Amino acid sequence: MTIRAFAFDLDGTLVDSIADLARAANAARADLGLPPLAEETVQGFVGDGAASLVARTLAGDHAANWHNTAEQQQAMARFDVHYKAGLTIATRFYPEVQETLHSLHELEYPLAIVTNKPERYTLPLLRELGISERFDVIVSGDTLAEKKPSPLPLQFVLERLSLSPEQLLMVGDSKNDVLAAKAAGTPSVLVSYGYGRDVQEMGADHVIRFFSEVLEFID
Ligand SMILES: O=C(O)COP(=O)(O)O
Ligand SMILES: [Mg+2]
Repeated sequence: MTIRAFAFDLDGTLVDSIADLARAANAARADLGLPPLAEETVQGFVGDGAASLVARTLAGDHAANWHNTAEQQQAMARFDVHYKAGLTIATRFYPEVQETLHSLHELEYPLAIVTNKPERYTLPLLRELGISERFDVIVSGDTLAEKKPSPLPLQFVLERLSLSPEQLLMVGDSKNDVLAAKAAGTPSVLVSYGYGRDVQEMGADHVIRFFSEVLEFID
């Protein structure tokens, strides 16, 4: 089946946002009297949305869950202030992303973003990077009732673009991207440069090393 549109994950796929996420996470920890975590540690906490990131950051533990405790709410409030103040201080597109999105746009492929990042960060971040207009549909972690690995965000994109699942290619960097694609019935590609570890083991249809390789999936 021919690919007619693309859905892209944001963090770890289109942009390297880890320096700004880690700075905000550590600033929130500092506000609560906690010592900083290594950037690499925070990187391992990204992928399940902001509430998970804050719960894990506060505990310094990937196994921590969001329970909406007073301390977690306080940490979220501090993270929110710090992250909103610097969404794009160090956040940059990965190599070849802008050129490739431009090429796909010129070829008139509809483009979507399906991210677990909440709207309050996703939308201003895309605006600050000057790329909001490139996307026909943007689904953030809190746009719908469920986020990845639920199929709901991809189903929403399929409906908006009037496509069947085989016509939409999900491009991401982590397990949630592959699980969401499989649940929605869309093919999936993982980039190997993002935040996911062991991407070869995640069950994607393809793994690519450079973003421009997505062009190989069109006719
Ligand atoms: O904010 C997150 O947890 C991850 O965002 P992503 O879905 O764009 O990788
Ligand atoms: Mg990602």
